[in-house]
Amino acid sequence: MAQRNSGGQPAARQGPPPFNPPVELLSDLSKSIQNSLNTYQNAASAEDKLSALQEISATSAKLAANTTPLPQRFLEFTFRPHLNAAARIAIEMKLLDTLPLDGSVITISDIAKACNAEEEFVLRIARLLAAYNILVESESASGTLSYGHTEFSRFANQGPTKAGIVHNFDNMLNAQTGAAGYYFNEFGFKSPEDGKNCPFTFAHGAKDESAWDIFERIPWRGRLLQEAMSIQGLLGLQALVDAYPFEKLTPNEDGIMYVDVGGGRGNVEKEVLKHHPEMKGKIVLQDLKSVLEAGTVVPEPDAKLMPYDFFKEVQPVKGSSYLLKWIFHDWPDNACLAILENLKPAMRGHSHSKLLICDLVLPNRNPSAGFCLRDMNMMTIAGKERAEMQWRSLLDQGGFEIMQIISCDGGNFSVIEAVLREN
Ligand SMILES: C[S@@+](CC[C@H](N)C(=O)[O-])C[C@H]1O[C@@H](n2cnc3c(N)ncnc32)[C@H](O)[C@@H]1O
Repeated sequence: MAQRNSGGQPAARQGPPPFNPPVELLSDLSKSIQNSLNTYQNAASAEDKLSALQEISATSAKLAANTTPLPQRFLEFTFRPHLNAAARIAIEMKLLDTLPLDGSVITISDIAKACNAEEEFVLRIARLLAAYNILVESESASGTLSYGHTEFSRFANQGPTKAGIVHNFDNMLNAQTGAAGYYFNEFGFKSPEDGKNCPFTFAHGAKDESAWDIFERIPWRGRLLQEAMSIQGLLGLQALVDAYPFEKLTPNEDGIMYVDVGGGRGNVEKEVLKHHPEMKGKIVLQDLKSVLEAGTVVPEPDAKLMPYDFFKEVQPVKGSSYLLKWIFHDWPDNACLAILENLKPAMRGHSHSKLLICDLVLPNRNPSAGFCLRDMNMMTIAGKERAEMQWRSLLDQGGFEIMQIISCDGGNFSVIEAVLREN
């Protein structure tokens, strides 16, 4: 019988409830994993294989959640951000660089010597990474601990991935932890609607500045962001360039096939030109002056570099097609509409002119944990990841009609192709 307090209400239970996950539930989850495993084994296409693996991963996560005692789950959850801190430190001390690439292990003492670090410190970082299967740990007969790479740590130690970890930790999480508990309390529990008043700007104590103004004002932060953008080269950019026929776009009267608006250092152009060298000189790469001046990964004249601010100016290249990749997810709806307003005069009267938005298109139900995390990341700077309904409503409001949505790489990249409604 439930205990009652003096007011006759059930007393709040102290401590965790009994932990007895029902065998039927665990058995159903295991069967579901086995079924997906069979699908994976017999899958005819790479896409079917990927989708079966994603099922296995999602159901295994449910199984792990349902088999981890609640206090342990709570501790791992609440301290979990320290895993990211350990990875950030490992990058700073070049710990992963000391590990043999062939997967063999080296001792703590050898890692410490190579990193100019204290052995105990190395142990504390390395064992946490091993506890999360980022490194492997082995113990010799004499009890000496050694660590080695996993496939994941080798991936995480490539230049672009390291840059992604550093940018997400130093720029995004740094702001998020400085603001999450306070910003929404002050400005309301709602999606930020002003790029100049968001958790990122709040954490920086900024007045009348967007995150992008801060990235410009503090160049090392902006550099971290631009370096992190190169991660797309490892994350399926090639699949995007295979999936969308950039080479079939109709050029404008100056021969420009598309303009990459807010294209950063030109990572997309590098990939497009690798596949379609005949497009050299027929692409315009636009971004803020400071970004282009800091260096691009495509040289001029392979792409024409053109400083451009999509809030301040009407699009100067007329009658071409316009790629906006990872732009709209950086901004709230009203800012996206302002960007579209500045595009319209360039597209009006050019029926071949296409708007190509490359962003996530969230599934309406059960988006993956990774997609939800990416959305929270965007909330930091007043942006958001949008579901198809949200894209349709935003573009309709902006006067555009969606012609098709092409998704690739398990939904990591989508191209929304739209045209201007001429009325
Ligand atoms: C998330 S990054 C995406 C870069 C690139 N499109 C890509 O996918 O690799 C956003 C880009 O928008 C640019 N940007 C921000 N504000 C801008 C503005 N007002 N006008 C033009 N570009 C801007 C940034 O400099 C940055 O390169």
